[in-house]
Order: sequence, then structure tokens, then C-alpha cells
Amino acid sequence: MFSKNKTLGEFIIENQTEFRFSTGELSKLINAIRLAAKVVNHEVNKAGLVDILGTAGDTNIQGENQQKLDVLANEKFIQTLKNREIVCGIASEEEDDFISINSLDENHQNKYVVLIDPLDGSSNIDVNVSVGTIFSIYRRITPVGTPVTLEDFLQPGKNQVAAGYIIYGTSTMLVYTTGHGVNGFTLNPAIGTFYLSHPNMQFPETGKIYSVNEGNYIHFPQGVKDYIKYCQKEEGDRPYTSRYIGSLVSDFHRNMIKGGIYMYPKSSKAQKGKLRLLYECNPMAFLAEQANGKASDGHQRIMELQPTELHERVPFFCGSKKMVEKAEEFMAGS
Ligand SMILES: O=P(O)(O)OC[C@H]1O[C@](O)(COP(=O)(O)O)[C@@H](O)[C@@H]1O
Ligand SMILES: [Mg+2]
Ligand SMILES: [Mg+2]
Repeated sequence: MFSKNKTLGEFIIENQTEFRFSTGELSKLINAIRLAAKVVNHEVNKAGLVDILGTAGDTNIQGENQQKLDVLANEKFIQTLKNREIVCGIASEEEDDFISINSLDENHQNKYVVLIDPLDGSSNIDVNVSVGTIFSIYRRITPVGTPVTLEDFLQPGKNQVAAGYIIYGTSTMLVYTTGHGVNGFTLNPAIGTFYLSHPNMQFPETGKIYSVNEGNYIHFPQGVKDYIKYCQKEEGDRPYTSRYIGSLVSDFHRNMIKGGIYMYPKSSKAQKGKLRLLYECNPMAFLAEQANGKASDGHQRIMELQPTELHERVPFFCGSKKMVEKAEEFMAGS
């Protein structure tokens, strides 16, 4: 099977022409992410054998206990991007502030910034449940050759030039978009090559799966409670099935293939929900929209939101278009 499928490397080069005046810089950047993904995949696969399970002993700026694999994945992605001098700035869930990278070659100044969630689904690392990495790429808005500023990162999601995720699951896949549809590539671990296995991925218009942490039910807004009740009601094509892995990447991936909705609403415990706008919600929203799905904060399109802080959180509703619209109806109603 694999011999006739396009490799990710071939796909990247072939699609470089999508961009007029392409310099190949974005292709090099996606290639660097491909490399870092393989390095992290190798670490994830041997997690039970080496000392990378459990907590690292520190907390990140969000007060979360960093897992050893959070720290390791963060290091590997930053190192790989820095070494290749392919970006002018990086922001990460595991770094308090953004990292500015000045190119040594002053004649060649980079124009892209990258935002990453190096390890998504951290609570699943120690229990061998699928986890992921999420990335989002923007063209800087400050002049090339000057130090990057916070402004270069606080851009609305609609300005993204590319976004994607890596899922370390039963197989390892890299799924991404550059604004021309969503394509998925599966890693053949025997030869370390990603092959196009899921061309032109599309969310079904509707589905029968809802993904939400129902343990927070009593703290949810009335609109969310009503929508969950709607999903559970014996009527028409319902009840829907509840599936919640607890890794955004994995829940999103399943729902994109099968049809479904993922929700991390605000609650009386978390006024803005849990997920981070810049390196979780924006990239997944870009992918969802490119795959005929939808993403909002329950009211407004995620990609229109103007970020104000690097690690800000927003409520997140994402998935099959008709299901997100229905949830928004309930939110509007309440
Ligand atoms: O355990 P909870 O509160 O349901 O949260 C699970 C959600 O939190 C996350 O783990 C947050 O991501 P990180 O693991 O990158 O911090 C999502 O992947 C997941 O959907
Ligand atoms: Mg995450
Ligand atoms: Mg994370």
C-alpha cells in the first residue's frame, strides 16, 4: 500500500505552488515539524521503558503540574525549530513567555512564528491513552529583521497560514492544513516515513457523538446542560453516544472521521473554560473549518476572536457543523 501513496515530503513540495511568491520557507518549516514529530513519537512509544512518565516537578505558567513528557516534547520541538533557523519566534504552552529567535544569517530573516502545545492530553500520558501535539503558524506582522514582539503572536485565528496536529495513537499521524483543505499522513515506523493516508479530510455535516467532561455537568451553563439533555434524549436519530478521551487532539480526530462535537464550555469552576485560544482552539478551529466543520466559543467564531494574552482560555465548541449550530442555539436560548 505505502509504495504508491505520496509521502509527506513529496506532498509538501508539490503543494508549495499553492502560494504565489512562495520562498519555500513554509515548506521547510512544516518539514522541521515533521522531523520533531518523529523524534517525539520515538519518546512517546517507549514511555513505559524509560524514566519519562510522571511529573517533572515544576508547574507551568497556568499552574499545571508539568509532566516529564510535556517538558521533553517542548524541548524537542523548540530545539528542532531553533536549530533549523526556520522561525523568528516560538510560543508554547510550557513556556511562560514567547521565545525570540534571531537568525545568524542577517541577510536571511525569517517571517514565521509558531505556537505549540507540545503535548496535548497530558493526563493520559501515564495511562497509555493517545496524546498529541498541536501547532499553529502565522506570518509575523512586525518588520522582518526586527525582534519579534507579543503582537506577532496575538493574531486572530483567521490570520493563520498553517495549522495541524500530530496524534500519537494506535498509529502516529500528522494532520495539517495550509488553507487548502485538510490532509492526514500516517507514519510507517519501519522506515520513518509519513504517507498520505487520509486525503481531503471532511467532517460529516452531522454525527452521533458528543464529547464533553460530564463530570463538570452541574457547573455548566444552562445552555450546555440543555444541549447535553438534547443529545441524550430518545428521539429521532438520538440518543447520541458519549465519547470523551480527555485528549483534545484524539477527540477531535475521531469526531472529524465519524461526525461529532467536542465541547469544553465555561463553568462556574472555570469562567473561561480550560482550553487555550492560541495553541489549542485556533489551530483546531482552522482545521475544522477547512474540513467543512465549525468552531465557536458557543456564540462567536473562534477564528474572529482577538487574542489579548499568550495563554488566554476560551470556551470551545467544535466539530460537525449542524451539531455545533444546535449547541449554539441552546447557548443563545439560555
Ligand atoms: O480533564 P479535563 O478537565 O476534562 O480536560 C481534558 C482536556 O484538557 C487537555 O488535556 C488540555 O491540554 P493539555 O494536556 O495540553 O494541557 C485537553 O487535551 C483535553 O481535552
Ligand atoms: Mg492541550
Ligand atoms: Mg499540553
